[in-house]
Amino acid sequence: MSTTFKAACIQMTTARDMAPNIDTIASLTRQARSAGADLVMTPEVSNMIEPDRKAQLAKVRFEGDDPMLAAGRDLARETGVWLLLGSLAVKAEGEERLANRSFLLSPAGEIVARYDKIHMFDVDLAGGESYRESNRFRPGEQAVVADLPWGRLGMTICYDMRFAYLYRALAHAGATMLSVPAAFTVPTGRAHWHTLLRARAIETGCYVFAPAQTGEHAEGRRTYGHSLIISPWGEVLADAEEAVGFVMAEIDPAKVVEARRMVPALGHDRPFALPGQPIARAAE
Ligand SMILES: O=C(O)CNC(=O)[C@H](CS)NC(=O)CCC(=O)C(=O)O
Repeated sequence: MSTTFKAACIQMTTARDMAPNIDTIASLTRQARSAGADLVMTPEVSNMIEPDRKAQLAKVRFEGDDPMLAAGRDLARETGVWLLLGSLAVKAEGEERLANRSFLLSPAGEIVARYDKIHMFDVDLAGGESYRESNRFRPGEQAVVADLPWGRLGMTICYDMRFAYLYRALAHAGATMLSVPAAFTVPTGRAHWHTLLRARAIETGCYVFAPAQTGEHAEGRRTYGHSLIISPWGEVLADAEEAVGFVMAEIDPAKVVEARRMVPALGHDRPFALPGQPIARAAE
């Protein structure tokens, strides 16, 4: 009854200037489409990873002027593919800080959904790596689901994956697939990446698509790679390891129904009280 389709995750090493990054997504999207992909997804901040704040502010555009968004719309139309630009760093109206924004593009090249990353990576890692994402980016406040021909996509970005209740809320809002484009650090990737993403798939009974940045970027910043496609039962269907390229898997919406029938936990939310507090309803 349900139709299967092919989803591809592009894995890339985004450079500080946009032009080579556009070439990379164009070439890999065409390759993935030729290999049969119906939905192609790119990592977080596909358009630029620019460590220098001033340099980044000089390069970023409002979305209407962003060259990668324009190229992505042409590419979706040219190849007839659904294209998720996992995120672009873009200027935000009426704000000094940027938006870390995911765009879902239809095969007609239309922008059908946008999502601004909600959770900001403000973290000091043991190895001396330090990030203050909220200095540059304004956090979003709106959760987003978007309808694809094969089901409903819950759109998230990277560090969001650590906030399980967001994913549960998206699943309760009808999501059957979750996108988690990322630019993960190497130490946190080694320790947490596969486990967290498999957990999000298992607890929601959703497919998880996680296209990732990989390798060494400007000024020695390194990202973990391992773009993943995970089934609603928690099986890793594809892992891109560390190479630039893409991975692809066949997606069967019936597997969502099957996983949720085996373990119907998504329908078993219960209200509860914390000590000394009134009873609260976590989800409907
Ligand atoms: O900086 C940019 O240009 C765009 N933003 C990112 O790359 C963000 C913030 S630094 N990276 C993450 O959220 C990694 C999360 C992570 O690694 C974890 O949760 O362990």
